[in-house]
Amino acid sequence: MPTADIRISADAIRRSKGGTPIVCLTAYTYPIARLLDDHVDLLLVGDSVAMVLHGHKTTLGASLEMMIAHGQAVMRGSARACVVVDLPAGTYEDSAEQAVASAQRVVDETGCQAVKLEGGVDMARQIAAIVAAGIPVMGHIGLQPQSVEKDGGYKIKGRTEETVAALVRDALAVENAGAFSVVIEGTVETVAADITRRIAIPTIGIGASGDCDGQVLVIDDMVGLTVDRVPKFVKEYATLRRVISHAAESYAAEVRSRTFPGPSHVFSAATGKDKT
Ligand SMILES: Nc1nc(=O)c2c([nH]1)NC[C@@H]1CN(c3ccc(C(=O)N[C@@H](CCC(=O)O)C(=O)O)cc3)CN21
Ligand SMILES: CC(C)C(=O)C(=O)O
Ligand SMILES: [Mg+2]
Repeated sequence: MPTADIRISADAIRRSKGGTPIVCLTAYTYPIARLLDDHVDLLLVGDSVAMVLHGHKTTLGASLEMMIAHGQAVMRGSARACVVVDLPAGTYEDSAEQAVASAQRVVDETGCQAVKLEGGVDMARQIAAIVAAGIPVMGHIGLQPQSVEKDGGYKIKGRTEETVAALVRDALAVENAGAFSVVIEGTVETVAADITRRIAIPTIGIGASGDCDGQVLVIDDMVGLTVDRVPKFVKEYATLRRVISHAAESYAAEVRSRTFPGPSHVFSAATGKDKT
C-alpha cells in the first residue's frame, strides 16, 4: 500500500514552470497507479479510459460515474503524484453551475487534486467558476477529442494563420480564467512552443512540442498495450502486447497438455494446506 500521503499539489505543478519538465502519464487502475507513482509528477485519469479500457469508439463514451470509479482506483494506488481527473463530455459545457457541480462531485468522491476540461475561450467561464469554488483546473486546448464528431476526425491544429491565432486566444483565456496548467494536444510544434513562452502556467504537451513544460502520453500507448493503431506522436517504451500474448499462449499449451497446474500449484492432504 502507498504510505506517505504527501501529494504534489496543483499549485506545486504551477510553480514548476521553467524547471525540470513535468512528467505525466494517464492512469486508470490501482495496479498501474502503484507502478507509476514513484516515477511521475502527475497522474491523469483521462476520459480516454472509455476507449482504452472500455472499448468505446470515442471518449464520448465516458460518464461521470466511470471517471469517479477510475479516479478512486488511482487515488487508492498512489500517494505522491498529483492526480487530475477529466470531466467527461456532457458534464460541464452547458453552464458554470453544471461545471462546478460536476467538478465538486469528482473531488468529493475521489479526493483528487484537480479536474481537467476541454476548451479555451468557450469554456473560460466554466474554468473560472470551478477555480472560484476552490478546485484547481487544468485546461486542454488544441485537438480536443470530445469534439471529434464536430471536427470530423482527430485533426492537428495550427496549420493556418487563423487557427494559430485561435490557439493563442484559447491559451490566454485558460490562463486568465485561473487554470494551474494546460494540456496542448495535437498542434503544430512551433505553435505549442510559442504558447509555452507566452503564458505563465505550465504547458503539458501531447503531440505538441518538446519545448512544452511537460509531456503526457496514454499509459497503454507508452507500454505498447494498445491493440488499435496508435497516433504518430506515441513512443512505445515496451511491447506488453507481445508479453501478454506469449504468456496466454504458454498457459493455453500447458493447460491442454496437463503441464499446469504442477506439483507446486496444488495442495496435498499431508501438509494440511488445503484445510480451511
Ligand atoms: N490510445 C489513444 N491514445 C491517444 O493519445 C488518444 C486516444 N487513444 N484517443 C483520444 C485521442 C485521439 N488522439 C489522436 C488520434 C490521432 C491523431 C492523429 O494522428 N491525427 C492525424 C490524422 C487525422 C485524420 O485521420 O484525419 C492528423 O494528422 O491529424 C491525433 C490524436 C489522441 N488521443
Ligand atoms: C491524453 C490526455 C491529455 C487526455 O485528455 C486523456 O487521456 O483523456
Ligand atoms: Mg481527455
